[in-house]
Amino acid sequence: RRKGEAPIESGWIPFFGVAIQFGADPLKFLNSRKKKYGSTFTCKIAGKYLTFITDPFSYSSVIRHGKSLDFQKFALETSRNAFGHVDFSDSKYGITYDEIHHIFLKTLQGSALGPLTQSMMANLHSVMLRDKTSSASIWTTEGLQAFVTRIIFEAGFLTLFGKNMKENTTDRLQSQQVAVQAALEDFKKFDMAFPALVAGVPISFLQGAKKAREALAERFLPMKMKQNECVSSLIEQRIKLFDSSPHLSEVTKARTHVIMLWAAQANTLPATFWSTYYLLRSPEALLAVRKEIDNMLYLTDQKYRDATQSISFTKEQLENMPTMGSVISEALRLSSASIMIRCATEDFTLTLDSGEKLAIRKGDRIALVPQLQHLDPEIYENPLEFQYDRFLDKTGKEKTTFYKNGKKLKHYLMPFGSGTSMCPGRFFAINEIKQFLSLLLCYYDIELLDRSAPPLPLDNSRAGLGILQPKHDVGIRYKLKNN
Ligand code: HEM
Repeated sequence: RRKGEAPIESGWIPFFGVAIQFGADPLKFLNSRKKKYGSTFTCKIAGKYLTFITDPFSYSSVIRHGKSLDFQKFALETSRNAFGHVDFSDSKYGITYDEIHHIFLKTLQGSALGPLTQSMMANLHSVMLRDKTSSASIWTTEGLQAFVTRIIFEAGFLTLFGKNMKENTTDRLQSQQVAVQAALEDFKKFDMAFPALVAGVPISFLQGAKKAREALAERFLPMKMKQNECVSSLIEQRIKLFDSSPHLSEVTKARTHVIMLWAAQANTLPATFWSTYYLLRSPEALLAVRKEIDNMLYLTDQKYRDATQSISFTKEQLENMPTMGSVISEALRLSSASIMIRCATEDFTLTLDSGEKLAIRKGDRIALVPQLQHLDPEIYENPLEFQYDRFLDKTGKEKTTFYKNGKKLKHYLMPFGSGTSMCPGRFFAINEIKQFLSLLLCYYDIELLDRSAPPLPLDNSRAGLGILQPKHDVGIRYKLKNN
């Protein structure tokens, strides 16, 4: 530790440092170090020195230093190890990160979001109502996580990568369902190994995950993708960009689609699960959300009585549903555990909100842990409690004013990160969850088997990587409404 640098804890195990204590319960570890050292401290974790900035008022200062604090280096290293792609930053490929990023913004936001949302709505309809004749009025019992995962994965998969329309309708729908559910099994195997891959374990040590990743890539080989129709503009434009590079093999191109599949699904699946779970547990939330959906149906002159009446909401209508938005924000607040890591590209001084100067060395890693704010009782009263209207103001609109020590916070909810690397799919993700909840409540009777059971615990094994999964699934029963 040099003059001006944060206090350092290196632990007593060579290389690993404090990785074991940190991994056992990251939040408990960080809160205890905050008490010991103050709001800024450095820990050695698995061979790397991470400086944690825990005062949310200092986040803006980190985000403002975009030039000296790079997120791409760490993200690219992680991504290469996990997805096995080439180093796109190598000039021989002729592809820049800016080009890739520009496609995200152009195809996932603004006017592109309308058609993407409509496509998701159509796919959700076809997946959720597929069994409408066979299972109408019969109660089915299943795990909620299994139910949400298979529906969102299939609808999201078809929305991004399109479908092969060559076969006749019945055969096509059936083989498509089988193929996508098989892809889901591979996705789950690969995703389970993700924490180890991010920690730097080579994929050759994780043979099951490697096989699953290659099986996913196999489905996305260019000759197979060419047969698909209704491919999203995001994937179409990425194909065009990667095709423009003369040095990329077919397999590498296919692997770029695995990256997008993972980015689009890995957080959306548990986020949709938690939103649905908390909604089903809370009678007040359910009542308020049903009222909001009924009101939107009335305003848009749509009626529904059963699964034979097709309902649909546009992007603008979904954006005008703040109660559902609040349920989703609250579910994200309780389940998000992402850590934002930035790598210093030069020596510089970071001025914290308190005025304190912090010396940063080239190569240092800075970490922001939004979960510390999400569960801070000074910001959110009874932070472990689900309150469906926490993100609604007195007029029923989205609430955006939160305080700590009487001072207004800019960064009070960050499940999608912040700054230039902020999730470009966030608007689409929120819409997907709203669409799912709307269709679920319109078309299904659904309930938790045991609503009075204590809240599900979080599985911390993915801490740092985004939305946590539940430790185990929870039983539901559901049936399609038939009158
Ligand atoms: C609730 C669901 C989602 C959550 C919580 C989430 C969260 C995140 C987070 C935390 C990051 C990293 C931000 C950072 O480092 O500052 C990220 C990046 C990203 N997300 Fe999402 N995401 C979700 C859904 C989606 C969806 C549906 C898509 C696309 C269809 C998507 C596409 C991406 C992409 C492409 C990146 C990388 C951006 C870049 O490197 O420039 N995400 N997401």
